[in-house]
Amino acid sequence: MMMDENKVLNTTAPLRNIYRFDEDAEIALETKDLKVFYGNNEALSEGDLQFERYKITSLIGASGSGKSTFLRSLNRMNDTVATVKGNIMYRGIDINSKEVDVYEMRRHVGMVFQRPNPFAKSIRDNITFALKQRGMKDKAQLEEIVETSLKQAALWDQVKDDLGKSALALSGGQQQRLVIARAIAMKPDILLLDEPASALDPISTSQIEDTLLELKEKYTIVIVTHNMQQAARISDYTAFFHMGKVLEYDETRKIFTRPKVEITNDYISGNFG
Ligand SMILES: Nc1ncnc2c1ncn2[C@@H]1O[C@H](COP(=O)(O)OP(=O)(O)OP(=O)(O)O)[C@@H](O)[C@H]1O
Repeated sequence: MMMDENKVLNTTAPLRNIYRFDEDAEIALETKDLKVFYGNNEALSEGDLQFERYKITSLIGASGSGKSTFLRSLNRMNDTVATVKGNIMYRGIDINSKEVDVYEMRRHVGMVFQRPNPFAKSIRDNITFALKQRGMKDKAQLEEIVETSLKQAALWDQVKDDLGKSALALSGGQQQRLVIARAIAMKPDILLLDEPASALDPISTSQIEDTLLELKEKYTIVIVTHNMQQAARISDYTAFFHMGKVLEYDETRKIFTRPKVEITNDYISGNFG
């Protein structure tokens, strides 16, 4: 059945199947029947989404709607605090299954948090720490990864002469780009970001946005944001979360110009949230 785009739909109906990717679209990550419980409280009841490769997908919605719960489940950050049911399919493997080596999986599905959390180490060591732990010893190779990761995170020019300096001496925006560089150094496929710019000033925010737009050439990006302009500026797709459900999922330009669901429209118009 064709959907009438102007019609306000029944908001309790599952809408996840409305968006149809092109047949040749590569899906980097997909959740199926995902449900998350904190004790008996079902924080996410309908969280089925597909993420297209080399695109940015924003997760938006009011506080408590389940965005972070969803995002954190994607690379098993909720394992110790919640029960996550359902499948998270990555390259044909359900990475939500018990057999999966979570640390190995996180090399492929990296996460950047809201507050920049660099290690109290030098800029260089922030990038090389995990690589060395994994047994990489070759100095030239390590230096090359430091340079490429910092370049990709648009921080290289500012820190290249100071790689031995403490990461804690960097500005908030620079620290966040260092954390992004640290995540990239592991060569992930997918980068998850939980409000990465919400603690930053407008200039740093705009630099992070530029960085993400460049990174999407090589990475699939999923970002939680409260900033509607940010979602509109940088993302290809947007998922609107409401009370633990993905209520609407579509191309970003459609979500922000012609949302199909009234509640989405209310949220992006600033009527609640
Ligand atoms: N560690 C936790 N333990 C218990 N309940 C939690 C926990 N984390 C989140 N919740 C609950 O799960 C629901 C969804 O929260 P979540 O943080 O995912 O929402 P959100 O959309 O990311 O909100 P915000 O925008 O405020 O970060 C809320 O009811 C919240 O209270």
